[in-house]
Order: sequence, then structure tokens, then C-alpha cells
Amino acid sequence: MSRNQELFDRARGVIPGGVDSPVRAYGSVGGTPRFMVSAQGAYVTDADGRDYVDLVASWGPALLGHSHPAVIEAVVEAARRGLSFGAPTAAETELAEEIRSRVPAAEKIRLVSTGTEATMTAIRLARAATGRDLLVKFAGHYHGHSDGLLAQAGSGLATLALPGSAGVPAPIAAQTLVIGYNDRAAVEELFRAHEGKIAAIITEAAGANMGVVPPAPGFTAFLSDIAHRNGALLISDEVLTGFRSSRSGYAGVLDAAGEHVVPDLIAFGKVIGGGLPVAAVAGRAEIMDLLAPTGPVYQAGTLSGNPVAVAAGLATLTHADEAVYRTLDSVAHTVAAEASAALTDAGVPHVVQWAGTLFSIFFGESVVGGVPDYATATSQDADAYGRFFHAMLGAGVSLPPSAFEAWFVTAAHDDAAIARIVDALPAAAEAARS
Ligand SMILES: Cc1ncc(COP(=O)(O)O)c(C=O)c1O
Ligand SMILES: NCC(=O)CCC(=O)O
Repeated sequence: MSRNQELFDRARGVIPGGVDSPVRAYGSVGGTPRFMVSAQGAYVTDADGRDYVDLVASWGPALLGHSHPAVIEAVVEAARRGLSFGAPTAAETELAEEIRSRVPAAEKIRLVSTGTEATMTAIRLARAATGRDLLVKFAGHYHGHSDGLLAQAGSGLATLALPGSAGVPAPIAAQTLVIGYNDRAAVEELFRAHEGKIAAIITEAAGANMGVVPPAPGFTAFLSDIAHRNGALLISDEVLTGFRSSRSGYAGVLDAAGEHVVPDLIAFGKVIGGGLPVAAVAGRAEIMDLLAPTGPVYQAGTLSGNPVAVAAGLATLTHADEAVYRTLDSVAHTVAAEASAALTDAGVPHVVQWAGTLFSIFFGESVVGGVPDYATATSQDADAYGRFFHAMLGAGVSLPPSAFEAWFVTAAHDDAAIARIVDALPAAAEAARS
């Protein structure tokens, strides 16, 4: 028996499903999850000693590649000074300033530990600022696992085909109105039907938890306009896209396309922790100042702004210069083009979709015209993806174990790593077809 299997069997005896986050369980692709023991650059190594070119990147944070020397050094130095003080540190201000320098709409920033906390707090702030309760959310978008945000969510709920979560009180679920992404008429209808009651629209800056589904041109600006005309706020969730889609996240991609949108509140996570738990809620100063201790909205955290985690995030952002984003862009385009060519050669219908340097590939006849929303995303051929996934894994390439996730490249994916991916593609494309 493989060591991975042994560890999985043992884990299942004490951890529900053997995993601490459902997306790790290979639920939709089947098989035994790889238990990782180390990660360096573009590679992860499992308990059987096999290495894989990694296209998961810890689900986003490993922008520079795993265990980047500058990040490890910053973490070790910070750890030597102290693991946690429960008191403010200068580095928290430095990280907040670095975030604001890239995303000016983040006028003030509160650090938390997970993306879930960031969106949860953003919603509480929006409700406090508007004195309203209702929230508009898009089907297929994932904003973490707080009660109000699990209806028709992406990520693991999409993978496991769950419509929502048990254990959410009906009155709380009723505060969230879910509609299709990129559907302007549905948004207009909601604001008509619930006049004066909607606190905020929350949207992923670009959908990336049902596969990558970017906003249609003008859609995000439309959301901002309609929210503001109706006295509601726009919350942009950049937990996944932030500092990955571009240097300034998906906001930077929109800016470059001439669509300048200033969200009232923004959630960040993943890259700003560089692999350790840091996330943030940010936005207009007057709204952010509603947070305690300046305002009446309570939010707190024993380990918020933890010095070791902040050191990892700061080192990651400091090293993520223009050259890093050029590399990410070029690696992503090479991998996507090679994969698409192999699938075309094998006669597998598919479409590649982009959000800046982030992409994913949908398989199946129903997606070739493009995937604008969750209804189309769920029509994809997830079984074909599962066969493709396992063929790639067998050839030493670790893709996200779900058809509903983005493919994450890192700046450490060099020619050798890309060559291994390219060599694996023809057989994987054949497997997807059969
Ligand atoms: C867009 C988005 N928002 C929020 C979250 C939740 O973040 P976390 O897993 O850190 O709670 C995630 C990913 O997990 C995400 O992709
Ligand atoms: N795109 C999906 C995620 O990032 C979620 C990771 C997790 O829940 O473990």
C-alpha cells in the first residue's frame, strides 16, 4: 500500500473525510489525495517521495513559487523575534501601506487571518453603513464559509454539487439573494423588488471558484452604478484574484481595460499572506472607521496581524515586482496554449477562460461558446476533466482536483517544469477523450 493511502486511511479515523478542507479530498476526481511533505519552487513532494509540478500553489498564495528564499528568511527572522505579541507591530502598518499603494480603493485596511473573516466583516460593515440587511450574491461565487454566503456557492460546494450548507438558519439564508453572474436584468429586477432594502452586492472581482469566469466588459462598473444609485455598497472579493490577476489584482485588469471601478469594500487573502494565514478587509476610510475601536462594528482576532504571517506576506509582495507578473503571465499563457493545443489535437471540446494571469480550462461541448455563469459551468464535462487530471498526476503534474477551480502557476515555473507539463499533455488529452 502506498504511504499516501496509509496516511489517508489513518486520517479518516480522526479527521472528517481525512482532510481539513473539503477541496483537498479528491471528492469529484476520485482516488487518494497526495499527502505532501515538502514544497520547493514549482514542485511539491508527496509521502511516497514522488514530486509533482504544482498547479495548485496552495490554492493561490504561492505566487513566487514554494519556499521562496526571501520569504523563508523573513519568516525565520520574524519567528526569532517572537511568534505572537497580541499587540500592534510596525510590520502590520507596512503591509497595509503596501496593499494601499497597489490598490488605492483600499484607503484603510484591517488584517484578519482568513478570507472567510474578511468577507464576513465586509458584510457586517456594509449592513452597519447602510442600515439595511439584504445581500446580493452571484451563483458560483465563493466567499468563504460564513453562514450567509454558502448558498449556490462555488469551490468545494460546486465540486461536491451541494446547493448550500446544512446548519444555516433559514432566516439568515433568507438575507442572501442569489442570482446569475453577468446577468444585468436579474440585478435590476432585484433592486426593483427589494427597493431600499439591499445593503450590498458582493462579487468575486472575477469569478474563479467555478472555473475562471470573468465579468463581461462593463458588468462590474454596472454593479457599482446600480448599487450606488440605490444607496447600496459594492463589495469586491479579491481574495483569490488579489495581487495575482495583476500587480493590483483584478481591479488592475479592469483599469487596464479602461473600466475604472472603485468598490466600497474589498476582501483580500491568499497572496497577502504568502502561504501563512493573512487576509484583510479594506475600503473607504469612512466605512472602515466604523470598525471597533473607532466605530460600533465589532471585529477582532487573537492572531490577527500575526507577526510571522505578516512577514511572509510582506516579503511576498515586496518581491512580486513587474518582472514576477511578466513571468506569471508568460507561464500561464504557455501552459494554457499547450494544453489547449493538445486537447484540440485529441478532439476534446474545451474553452480556456482568463482573469488576468489566472486561467482555467472547461471541458465539453456545452462550454465551447464560453462560460458566462454558473449554469453553464455546471454543464461542463467534469468526468473528462477527472480523467485528464489523473493522467497528468500520473505523469508528475498536480492540477487542482476539481473542474471548478482555477489553475495556479507560480513565478518559479521554469523551462524544466513547463517541459514536464507539455510532455504530459498529449496522453492526458487522449485520456480526457476516451
Ligand atoms: C474569492 C474567495 N473568497 C473567499 C475565500 C475564503 O478564503 P479562506 O479560505 O481563506 O477563508 C476564498 C478561498 O478560499 C476565495 O477564493
Ligand atoms: N478556490 C477554492 C479555494 O481557494 C478554497 C480552498 C479551500 O477551501 O481549501
